[in-house]
Amino acid sequence: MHVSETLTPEAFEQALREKGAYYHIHHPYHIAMHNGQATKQQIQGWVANRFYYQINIPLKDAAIMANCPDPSVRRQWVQRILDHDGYEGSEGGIEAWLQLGEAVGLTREELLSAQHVLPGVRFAVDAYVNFARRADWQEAACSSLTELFAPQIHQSRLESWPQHYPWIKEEGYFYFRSRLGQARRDVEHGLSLALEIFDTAEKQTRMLEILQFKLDILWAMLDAMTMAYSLDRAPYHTVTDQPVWHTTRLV
Ligand SMILES: O=C(O)c1cc(C(=O)O)c2c(n1)C(=O)C(=O)c1cc(C(=O)O)[nH]c1-2
Repeated sequence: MHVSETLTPEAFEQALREKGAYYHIHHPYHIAMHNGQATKQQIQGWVANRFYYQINIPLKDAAIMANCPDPSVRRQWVQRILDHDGYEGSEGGIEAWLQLGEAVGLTREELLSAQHVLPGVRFAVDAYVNFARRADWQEAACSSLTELFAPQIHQSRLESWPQHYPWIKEEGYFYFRSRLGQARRDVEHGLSLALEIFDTAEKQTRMLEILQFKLDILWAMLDAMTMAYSLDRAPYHTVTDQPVWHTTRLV
């Protein structure tokens, strides 16, 4: 989307919110999970692959902080790392996601080893971390704004999954529940930064493009999962049914 004249903060916020039309809540893989049409293998594949996103979020946030010279921003931003990594008295989102893994029948080792992480998912997530390392901190910070749309997606899982997938253990839902409040708080901070920083048509155009880049990452992750778990076309399927792809971080 090209912004030809500088938008008021209200109109710019509206333009950012309209990007919700491309959120991964509309991806067929996500719709199938929501409607109860996903197999156990598809749910497990999603949980195992999304774990790679979860463990990279704190690296991404640390990269933003490393590039940000403003202590007042860092003081607020550091909470995101603590939310995922945990701290004394709070286990954090990564641990909660490992519990989600166990609730859907995956061992902690399976998640931690990254053995199920598909190359396409890995490349998409790595692109997010690498963008945060290289971009201006303001641009990287605001790329988290897909979280504008996240409370709705977490809420929809809490409403639909227990009905459709009674085999998922209740402890698995803690992560989604905890993100409802955390994502709202992150968005409040991210949005106030975005409305302050992107104050020309050119900057606003670029910010909308960055938000689309982030939406593309989330969409591409589900495309990779669709190939592997819905269409039975995992990488190298014409050659072998073994998961021969690389499973360690190289970039
Ligand atoms: O489950 C989801 O659909 C979903 C989406 C997103 C997102 O929109 O990037 C995040 C999360 N969850 C999430 O749990 C999370 O901690 C998170 C952090 C960020 C970010 O960009 O900093 N996005 C998201």
